[in-house]
Amino acid sequence: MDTIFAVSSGAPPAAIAVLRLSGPQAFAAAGRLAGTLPESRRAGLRALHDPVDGALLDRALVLTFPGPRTASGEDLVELHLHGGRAVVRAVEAALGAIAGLRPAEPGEFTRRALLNGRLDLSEAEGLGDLLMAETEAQRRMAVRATEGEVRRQVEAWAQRLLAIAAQVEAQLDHSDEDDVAGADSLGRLHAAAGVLARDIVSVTARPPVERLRDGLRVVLAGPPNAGKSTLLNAMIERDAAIVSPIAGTTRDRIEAPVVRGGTAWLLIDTAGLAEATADPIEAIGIGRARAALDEADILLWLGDDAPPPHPATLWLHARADLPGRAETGKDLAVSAATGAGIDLLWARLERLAEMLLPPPDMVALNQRQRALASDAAAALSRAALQHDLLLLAEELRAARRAFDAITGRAGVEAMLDALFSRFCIGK
Ligand SMILES: Nc1nc2c(c(=O)[nH]1)N(C=O)[C@@H](CNc1ccc(C(=O)N[C@@H](CCC(=O)O)C(=O)O)cc1)CN2
Ligand SMILES: Nc1nc2c(ncn2[C@@H]2O[C@H](COP(=O)(O)OP(=O)(O)OP(=O)(O)O)[C@@H](O)[C@H]2O)c(=O)[nH]1
Ligand SMILES: [Mg+2]
Repeated sequence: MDTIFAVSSGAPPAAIAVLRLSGPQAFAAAGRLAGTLPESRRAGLRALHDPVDGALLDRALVLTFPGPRTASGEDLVELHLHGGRAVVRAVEAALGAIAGLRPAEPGEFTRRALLNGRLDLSEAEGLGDLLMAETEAQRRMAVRATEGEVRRQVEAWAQRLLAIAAQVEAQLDHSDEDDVAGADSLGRLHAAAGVLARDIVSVTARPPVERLRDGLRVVLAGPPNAGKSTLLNAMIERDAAIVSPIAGTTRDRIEAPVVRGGTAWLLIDTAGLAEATADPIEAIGIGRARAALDEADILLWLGDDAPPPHPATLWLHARADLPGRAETGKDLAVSAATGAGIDLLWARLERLAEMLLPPPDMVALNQRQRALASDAAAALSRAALQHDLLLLAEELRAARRAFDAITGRAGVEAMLDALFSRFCIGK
């Protein structure tokens, strides 16, 4: 196993740069630069010298953390350097010249932590989200994942699955030659599998954490010249999109990320949905606008005709300062010209966000975890209808594999292996 090193504290220049080394040679390599190392988990000030020519590189705080109880699960050293670019570069060069040491790949410290069982995959995913978190809501959700909230939820499901599998085992023990269970006990098995499937679906039905992470996608759409781009600019209080009286001004979709009310939003302006156009570029834009409609979490519809079907639409009476257009059936009047209705629009969006974002105090899954949990629920639903015990057991096994994939854990099939080891070959 290589020993890896990298600056963990962000791009220099900075006041201090924390360079971490992880791996079997971490202590020896740090010793080559620092001489005697401080007592474990205690900071010590050391002159760092180039092992090749003895030149002084920096005077730094050095910490050593003996594995496996470290962030990476390996021997780990931290050099708290002066954060100048050349200082960091010189120390990295000195480390890179030591055989068996190399710069770390992105995420490699965490990858090793995962490998060493210091955290599971859902916690590592949470850590990734935590590093990217920009809003309070994102930080809160991510920190709970890093603390094992998703792992514990999956473990609880896996425990219940295990109990069902144990009942299958008991049934197999009692049914002598054939695999047919008693009707009562089979009914109980089916009920337990069905209840577990429904409990899983109640969690997978919640909005995915990506909505929180990437921002709620609010698409502004409608016919040409409806005032979409002007409204976008008014909502974010800057001129992100070109505005003009010419119909068909916007062609590309324009994405404007904005944080508002503690929520991350991605506002998307689109080309006006003209009935027909002779302009091939506008036609491409219209195609993109239609694609954006499919991805919208919320649709802001600026047409006078009824909006296209979408689960969350606000139908806006845009350019409300201009007289002569009917307002019937619309949700809200706004005018980018006077500013009327813009705050109200944001308030309506924030209320919709409460329904579309994962609830702040319940476990929420990301799309990868959701897909796997849905696989598990589907397998359990099939199990709940299965009368052949061996096929039922096979569905339970599939559910178990899905749970294991969520947490990234392997080789936990001991119980199921024991179960199936008694089966006839060829069954
Ligand atoms: N300087 C520095 N700050 C940092 C980190 C780091 O690696 N270095 N972290 C990097 O992610 C985070 C803290 N994560 C850590 C996770 C585990 C251990 C650790 O040594 N755990 C041992 C002992 C805990 C203890 O002292 O009681 C253990 O869990 O057994 C250290 C840091 C954030 N701040
Ligand atoms: N009076 C008034 N004029 C507006 C308002 N909003 C937009 N306009 C005008 O309406 C025209 C079209 O506005 P845009 O924002 O470019 O319309 P759009 O829907 O983005 O148009 P396309 O990109 O061509 O589809 C421009 O001349 C704007 O100045 C408004 O609230 N009040
Ligand atoms: Mg436009």
